Amino acid sequence: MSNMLTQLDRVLRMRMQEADADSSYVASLHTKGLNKILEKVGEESTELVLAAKDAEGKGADSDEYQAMISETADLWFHSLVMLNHLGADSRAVLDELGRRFGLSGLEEKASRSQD
Ligand SMILES: N=c1c2ncn([C@@H]3O[C@H](COP(=O)(O)OP(=O)(O)OP(=O)(O)O)[C@@H](O)[C@H]3O)c2ncn1[C@@H]1O[C@H](COP(=O)(O)O)[C@@H](O)[C@H]1O
Repeated sequence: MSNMLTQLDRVLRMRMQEADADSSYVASLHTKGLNKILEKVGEESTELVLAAKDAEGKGADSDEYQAMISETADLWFHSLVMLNHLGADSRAVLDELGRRFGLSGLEEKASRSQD
């Protein structure tokens, strides 16, 4: 998975730096600016929530399950464009998940409340 994200990072960075908004969707988002990118992230988040509700209790071979996967991909993709726009990429997020790996969310929360 991280290999696909790394490849996508590379393509998205090239589109941001070199592509024309008329021929590249990614370049068109950067040209429109952060507010447009955030609008897409918000839109895709809402679509994912609705798709996930529809997918509840349905099998992996259902249309609803596939729609949930597709909406998740849309959200990940637009989140990567947002990260790129702000000078970050998937590596930073994967590093953060790696840092958290094995640390219980409940233990982490308890350690914060003792501060
Ligand atoms: N993974 C994606 C990807 N996922 C979704 N999308 C596009 O995201 C757009 C917005 O999705 P929506 O569901 O909101 O579609 P819409 O109804 O047309 O929405 P509006 O933008 O018109 O509001 C669609 O045009 C999708 O095709 C993507 N566009 C590009 N990529 C990747 O980015 C690379 C570079 O793309 P270009 O910059 O277009 O060359 C591609 O090779 C892909 O690897």
